[in-house]
Amino acid sequence: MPASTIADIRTITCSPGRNFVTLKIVCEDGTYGVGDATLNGRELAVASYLADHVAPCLIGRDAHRIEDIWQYLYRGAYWRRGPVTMSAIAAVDMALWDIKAKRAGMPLYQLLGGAAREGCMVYGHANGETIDDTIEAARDYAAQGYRAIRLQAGVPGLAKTYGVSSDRYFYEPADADLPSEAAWATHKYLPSVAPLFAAARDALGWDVHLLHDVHHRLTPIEAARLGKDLEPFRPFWIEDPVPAENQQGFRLIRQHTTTPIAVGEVFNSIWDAKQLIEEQLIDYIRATVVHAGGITHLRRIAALADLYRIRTGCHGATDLSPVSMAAALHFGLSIPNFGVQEYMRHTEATDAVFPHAYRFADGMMHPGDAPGLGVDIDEALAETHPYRRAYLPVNRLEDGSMHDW
Ligand SMILES: O=C(O)[C@@H](O)[C@@H](O)[C@H](O)[C@H](O)CO
Ligand SMILES: [Mg+2]
Repeated sequence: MPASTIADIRTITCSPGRNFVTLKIVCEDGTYGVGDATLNGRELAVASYLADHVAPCLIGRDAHRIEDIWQYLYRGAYWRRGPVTMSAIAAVDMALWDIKAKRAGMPLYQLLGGAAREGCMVYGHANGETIDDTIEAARDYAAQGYRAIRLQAGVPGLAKTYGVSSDRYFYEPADADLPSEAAWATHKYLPSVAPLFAAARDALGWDVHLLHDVHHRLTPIEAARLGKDLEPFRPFWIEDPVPAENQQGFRLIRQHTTTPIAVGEVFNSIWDAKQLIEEQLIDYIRATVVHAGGITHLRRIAALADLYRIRTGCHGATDLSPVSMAAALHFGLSIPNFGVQEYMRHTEATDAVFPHAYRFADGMMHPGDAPGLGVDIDEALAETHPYRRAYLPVNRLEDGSMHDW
């Protein structure tokens, strides 16, 4: 039996401060690869999809046949796309690329065509209850050498809002074993953003990229209003201005504002973004290796985007494990149209479970030159952190109707 034959597939669910699902594929000769399969709030669905429906199909297959296995899992399930299916396929894909690069004795980015840049510019998350608190956090990130900083502040009149953490560096929104509920009021939020950016430009100047995550909470015309309000402050992007099921809705935003738009962290296939890209309705695509079918599929999305001068801005919150971060950096280093990589630092407990080679320096990250992805999972340590159910919050409007969080 060839050494690259898949002999064992393990799904490891652990919670070093937050839940992660990791796939480990082991070949006949003991070479193994790892893949991230974490879907925040629905982790066990992906773990079961992998253990119960994918693993039995892959034992005995050749780990080198990445594209064939991708097509086999995508077409063979009959039921296509969706975050659970595509996160499972992504984990297999990441693990197989890890194995192939290890066997080749090179870091994955070399196998993907080599480095197209010295490093991947990353952005950090400055947040605070007030504008002053947020600007103080932003100064801290600038002092650390970040060239791009996301700004998220509390909204006067709202008790809680996305992106504002009780901790300067660590943010985990999945904060309860049943969804916590928060109140949302767009008319309170909209007037609060331009003053935040005005204060940031006053404090930080113009040689730093400033970003903001709207987190799906506006209508297209409200997003157009926000984009116009922020134009004087030149944001690097506003992210997820509206829910993106209706890709056509972005035409209305585009008609009113030149503020760049980033969308896609909830996308799981090229079909979610095809119209947005082909009509140039966005400027950055945020789909990730873990939720959009792995490196194999994300390269296709990036290649389509490149035809329209659209760059990547991949999601990188703490619910994407260090395995995803490593894969994202190999991907980002190798493609021509890299834009920026989100980087939310993981806790020390998480970093201990997932030892990795990637490093931050001078506002950029590099995946390192260890063979493969350059990340591993300490299974014994992972076992000491058992899964615990945690859900993302939900938003309701002040009249009680459900809204987007
Ligand atoms: O841009 C971002 O980082 C956010 O949209 C995420 O924090 C998102 O809320 C979480 O990944 C959801 O699990
Ligand atoms: Mg986001």
